[in-house]
Amino acid sequence: MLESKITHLTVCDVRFPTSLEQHGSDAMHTDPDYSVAYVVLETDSDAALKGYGLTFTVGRGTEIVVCAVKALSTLVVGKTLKEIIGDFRGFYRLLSSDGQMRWVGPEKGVIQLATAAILNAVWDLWARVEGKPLWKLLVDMDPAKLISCIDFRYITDALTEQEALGEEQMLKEGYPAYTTSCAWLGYTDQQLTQLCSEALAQGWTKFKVKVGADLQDDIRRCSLIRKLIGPNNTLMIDANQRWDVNEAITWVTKLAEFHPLWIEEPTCPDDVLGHASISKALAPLGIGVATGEQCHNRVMFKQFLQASALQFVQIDSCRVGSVNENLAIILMAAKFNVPVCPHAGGVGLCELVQHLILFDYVSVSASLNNRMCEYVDHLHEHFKSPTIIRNAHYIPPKDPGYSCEMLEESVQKHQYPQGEVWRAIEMQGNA
Ligand SMILES: C[C@H](O)[C@@H](O)[C@@H](O)[C@H](O)C(=O)O
Ligand SMILES: [Mg+2]
Repeated sequence: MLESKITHLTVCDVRFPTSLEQHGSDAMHTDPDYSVAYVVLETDSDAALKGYGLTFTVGRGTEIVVCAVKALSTLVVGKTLKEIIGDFRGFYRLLSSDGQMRWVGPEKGVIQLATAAILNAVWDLWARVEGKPLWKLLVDMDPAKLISCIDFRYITDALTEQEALGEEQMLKEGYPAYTTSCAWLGYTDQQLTQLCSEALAQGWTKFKVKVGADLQDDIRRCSLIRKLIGPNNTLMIDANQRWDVNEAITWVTKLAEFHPLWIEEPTCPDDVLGHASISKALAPLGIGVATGEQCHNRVMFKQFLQASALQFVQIDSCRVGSVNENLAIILMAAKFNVPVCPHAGGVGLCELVQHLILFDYVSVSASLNNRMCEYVDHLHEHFKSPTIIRNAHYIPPKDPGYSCEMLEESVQKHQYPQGEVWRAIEMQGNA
């Protein structure tokens, strides 16, 4: 089936009206409608083999990502899977460095999100052909083959191909998770209390709270949640880029009494040296800096690591160039001895990133020290193989592929603007 040729690429604009109930709200994204650009690769295989991929976006931005996927599709259609994986690094470069398309990146923003959606579908297709879940495909892969998927351009001063090969290791199961679903910024104290109590009863021990809009609110919310979870459970805070550098230091210092493990995205995600200053100032308080959900590419991660600007690497399955680029980031994090704690949630991000974090544990870090993967309990019901969480742990997926496939009915209903969910919302608006 490796000979199968990719005959069509379709991409849909799929949106969920999550902003109606403030799910996903934070200090900068006050009305997020969780959305995906959803890619399906069709092949000429007898078995009607397809690859499914996506990238996470928020509402109106999806339209632009869909256009970018269409613009890149000519580079994919007509290729066989064998050709692609025979030189995956070359194929990655073809997409990320196309002479005309790279101008609107390069390797960042909308074009990188589109690249991620397409490559996620290719990885899904490959894993399905092998009859394995993606994480298993990765951990079983010959290290040399794995390394041949990574584009080392711009990062050889931090990690070379030779070093990467030496960092392969071994196996385990059930990956610790933390929850963000209890404390979105737009939730009331009552909601927060109820959700947090329910989560504790389900066995959750690590909780993330949105902060950054109003200091008094943050103090009240953090104090409330710390009281609910007690002194021994873990608390993280997330400001979604709200502050300037000095403001971040002052603000977080005022929240230090609640003992957060990390402050996430304290300032502009591009400001490497700013994050380094924040890291330095907060280290004596025992608070680390976490970032990555809006980090453009491996080069940015390299600089964050080189500058000791983060203490937790938050890879994202849909922001950078898919598995290929995330392999580079995971290996660099290992070299710099910084734990990877992925960003997830959104639409499908938990489904996808669980494969990468299992790979990190089995084959790279072999450690759970200060390591955990985000879990957000929204929208899993739209996936064919949703994540399985047991006692606050991700249970390794078994179905072949990259867990990207959505239910056809969900895609139909939520297509924007013609799906029935959006037509109903429009009618209510007009009434
Ligand atoms: C708009 C989104 O919900 C973000 O707030 C979310 O990705 C968040 O930063 C997170 O860490 O989960
Ligand atoms: Mg975040």
